[in-house]
This record gives sequence, C-alpha cells and structure tokens, in this order.
Amino acid sequence: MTMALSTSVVTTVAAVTVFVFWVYQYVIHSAYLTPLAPVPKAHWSVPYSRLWILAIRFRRTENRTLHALHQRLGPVIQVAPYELSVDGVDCVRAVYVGGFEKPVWYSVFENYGVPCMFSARGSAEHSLRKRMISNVYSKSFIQASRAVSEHASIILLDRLLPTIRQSTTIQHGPQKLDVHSLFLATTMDFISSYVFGIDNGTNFIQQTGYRGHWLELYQSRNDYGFYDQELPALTRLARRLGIPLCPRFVDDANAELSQWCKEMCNSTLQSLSTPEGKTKADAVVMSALLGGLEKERVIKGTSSLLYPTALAHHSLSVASELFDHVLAGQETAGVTLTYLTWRLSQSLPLQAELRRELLSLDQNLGYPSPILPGAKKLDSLPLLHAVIMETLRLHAPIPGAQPRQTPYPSCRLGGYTVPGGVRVAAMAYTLHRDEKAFPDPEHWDHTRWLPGYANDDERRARQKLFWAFGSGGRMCIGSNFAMHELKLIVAAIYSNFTSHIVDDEGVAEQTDGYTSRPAKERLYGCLRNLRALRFPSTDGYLAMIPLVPGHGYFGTHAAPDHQSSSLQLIKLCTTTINTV
Ligand code: HEM
Repeated sequence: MTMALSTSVVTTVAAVTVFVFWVYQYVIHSAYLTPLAPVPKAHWSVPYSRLWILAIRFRRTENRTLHALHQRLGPVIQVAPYELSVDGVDCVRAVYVGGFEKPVWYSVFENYGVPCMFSARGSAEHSLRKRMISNVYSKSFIQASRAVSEHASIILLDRLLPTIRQSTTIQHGPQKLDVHSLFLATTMDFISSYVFGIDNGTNFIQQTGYRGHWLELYQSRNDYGFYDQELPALTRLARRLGIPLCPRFVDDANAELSQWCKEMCNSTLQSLSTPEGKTKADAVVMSALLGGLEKERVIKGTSSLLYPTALAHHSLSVASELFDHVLAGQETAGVTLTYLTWRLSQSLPLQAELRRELLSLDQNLGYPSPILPGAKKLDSLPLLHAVIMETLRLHAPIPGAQPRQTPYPSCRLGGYTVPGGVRVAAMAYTLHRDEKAFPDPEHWDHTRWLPGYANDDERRARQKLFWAFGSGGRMCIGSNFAMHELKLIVAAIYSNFTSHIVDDEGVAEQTDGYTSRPAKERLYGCLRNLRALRFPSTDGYLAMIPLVPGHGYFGTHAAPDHQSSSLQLIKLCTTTINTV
C-alpha cells in the first residue's frame, strides 16, 4: 500500500515537473525571457510554434504577407520560435555581407546526393568551391570570351531569329507563339552551351518536342518543394514508412532530369578527351571546374576540406555542380524575358525607342545583316539596361526569403540581440517595394533606372535596395552571365520585331514563393517582322495591333483557340506602320 502510494506520488511529481518545465520553456521563456521577446511578432502564436509560417508558406502567400507585415511592424519581425524576417539595407548588409552561413534548408539543392556550391553551408567549403569557377563568371571574362560570342551567334542568328521569323511569315500571318516556352529554351541553350560547349549543350529552341517534355518534367516539381525544405525530418520519416508526401511523378521527374544532366556531363567529358574537343575549349564552366578539382587533388589531396565530397565523389560532384548551374540559369533568366516582353508589349513607343537605341550601335543585330554588338557597347546602352533592371525589380525571379543562420553566440540585428542558430531571411520582394526609393512601387517604370532620373544619393539608395541577385559572398555567381545574355536576346528580338500580347492570362499573377513565375507558365504573344512591315503586302495584316494589356485577345475576349485567334489577329490589325 505504502509502496503503491509512493509510486503514484513520484509519478505525479514527475508529471508536474515535466509540465512546469514545458510551460516554462515553451510558454514563459519563449514569450518573455528569450532575447527575441522584444521583437515584433508576425502572429501571436509565433513564439510557441512554426505553424503560422508553415501555413503561409504552404498556401504560397509568404512574400505578400511578410511584405505587408514589414510595412506595419518595421524591419525585424519574428515569424517562428527561432525564425526572423528582416528588411532594409542595414539588416541585409549585416546578414548577407556579414557572411552568415546557410541553414540546412539549402540541402534540398544537393544533386545526386552530394553538395554543390549553392547547397554548401559552411563558408570555408563554399569559398573553396567558388574559387574554382568564379573567374569564368566574372564580367570581364564573359565580355572577352570567344566561346560566349560564338555561342551567342549560333543561338541568336541560327536558331532564335529564324524561329521568330518563321512565326511572322506573310503567307500564314503572324502566328501565336508561347514566348515563355521559347525564352526558357533560349536561356537554357545559352547556359548549357557555356557549361558544356555548343555541341554538348541543348538546342531547345529548335527541338520543340523534347523541350516541351523537359519543361513538363521541370515544372511538375514546382509545387512540391515545401515538404523537403520545411519539414525535412518528417519527409524522411514518411519516405521510410512508405508514405511519400510528394506524388511519385516528382521523384520520377527528378530522376529523369538528373539522368539528362549526367548524359551531358559524360558526352562533354568524352569530347574533352579528343584533340578537337581540346582545341575547341568551349565547355568553359566544366573545364574550369575540372581544372580546379584537379589542382585541389594534387595540392591538398586527402587533407582537403572537399575530399569527402567533391574529391571522393568526383564525377557525381561535377554533375551536381553543373546541374545546379543549368537549372539556376535557365528559369530565372527565362522568366525575366517573359515579363520584360510582357511589359514592352504594352508600349509600342517604348519598343520604338529601344529599337532606335539598339540600331544606333555600329555593329547591331538588325536585319538584313545582323552582327553581334561588342559586349561593352551593348552593356553601356542606358535604355536597354533600364528596362531589364525594372523588370528584375518588379518581377524578380527569386523574390522570396533567402535564409541564413545567425552566428554563435549572438549578433545585433535592427537594434535587437539575436541568439546564434536563428534562421533569418530578407526578401527581394520587400526590398524592391520600398516606397521611398521606388515611389509607386507596383508600377513598372523603367525611367527609374535612366541616368538623370534622380540625384546621386537617390540613385545610390535605389542601387543598394536592388537585390534580384542577392548580395555578399553568396550572391548569384551567374549575374554577369545573366545580364549579358538578357541584353543580347532583347537586342536580337527588338532590333527586328515588335511584340504584342495575344493571351496573357495568368501573367499578372506572378507566383509567390522563393522562386517565382507566371501563374500559368505561359505567355502567348505574336512578334511582327519590321522588315515585312516596311514592305507591306496586299494582305492587309501588315500593320500594328491594338493592345489591350491584361485582357487577353486584342480587345476581344474570344475563346483561346489557336486557329480562330490567329484569324482574329489578322482582322484586328488596324494601326499603320507609322506608329512603330
Ligand atoms: C536573371 C537571372 C538570375 C537571377 C535573378 C538569379 C538570382 C540569384 C539569387 C537571388 C541568388 C542567391 C540565392 C540564395 O542565396 O538563396 C542566386 C544564386 C546563385 N545563382 Fe543565380 N540568378 C540568375 C541567373 C543565374 C545564372 C545564369 C546562373 C548560372 C551559373 C546562376 C547560378 C547561381 C548559383 C550557382 C548561385 C549560388 C551562388 C552561391 O551560393 O555562391 N544564376 N541567383
């Protein structure tokens, strides 16, 4: 009896102790005693649980929700027990230029089970990886690279321009074109040829069937990053128990895409082992990476920090790195082109002004004898630069939170002391909507980036907030490559064609999340050949098309049927060439 009583007393005391400890740790400490206690809360529940932030991430409303909260609550907000959202130049400088390391969240970007530079978490490992390839992504290297200009000539002059010209034939009338798909193809052809060489890279512009299949695979994964990134332990457990949280087709798509990249790596390796391949030397990124790894093996060997990953699993690591580059480089730049075309298609006078600027170069891409302009001259065109910058501002392809981890034991952020190990992130979405630097921020206005628009201080403030490529040691390594290819592609198109919206349903609704794209992953446009416009046929359709942006089919709400919309297009062309 006494024994039973004492057991129950012990059990009760233990239960009460656990309860008191739990209340102290997860209620009193989390709400009042942690150093994060004074930080404004996104929601009353955030000191105790991650549910609130998980719900808005799952619903894909994180960027908009946090932007609205920052406007109300200031630059530092607590969004979960160990998670902050930050805004403003000072916090961004502290976190990103300050070199805070990446959290485990980035592990999902590992390919073939081995890390790449993007997924590498520690600074030491990251800088070793970056050192091997940073030179080939520098602006001076890209502008002087023979491989870049030869590839650009082939991609623009032999593939893109003929494809667009074909869509504008006089015989058939201007054809409706999914320009989003075409742009994703063009940017893939650019980055894959820089990585693997022109012969081993893709030709998505012309191989439309395979491109469609590839894009379907790639896009099928878009909605399923949440579990792996936000609930990695639960996702692993569920997989082990045979209850996958993602549909089977996501794993299948990942497997097929991984195999696709391995095959490009293998064929490039084979080419590099032949005398012609060595002479051609146009697999610029892969060659730099192989050279860097070999140097590391010879100099440091098994003592290298990279030995357990990049050196011990050499071919998988090479493939992991290069797979990341082609994926990172393709969609981001493709989405930018889609939004830029969408915006330009809403103003024929702006297209005309841009064309005048492009054709003012001695060497230009205008028909009948298109020539690639000098890289530096192209880079110095103010209007071309301005329209791209404004598109990257308002339609940033990576607008969402870029998480980092606070260093131990603690740091200061926005006037608060933040303990080590807290996940902290800023977003281009919020920085790019700073009302002081970008008045009327939801309005696409390229003039913000033109010289003479603002005084030096205002221009500097704007530049500091521009965060499409991130900042600090982990900022985009491909930013110079991206700006160069974007300028070339825009120059090729707008030197020769006018662009018009055919069906832009879903384009205005850019998706919310870490990366972002048009909601329906398409933009139907039609491009019109300016040379044809100068020599109109008697068909009567060689004239400008009235634009009704945001309303789909040129001033009509006709059914989205390919044949009939093409016919309507022809009938609706009314304005004369003089408006161009
Ligand atoms: C308009 C085009 C592009 C945009 C807007 C963009 C944006 C970004 C951003 C915001 C980051 C930082 C992400 C983070 O830390 O979470 C990043 C990193 C990165 N980007 Fe890009 N990117 C573009 C094009 C490219 C291209 C063409 C490449 C080709 C190599 C590339 C490769 C990478 C890589 C490898 C990283 C990781 C860098 C590191 O961790 O050191 N990106 N990009």
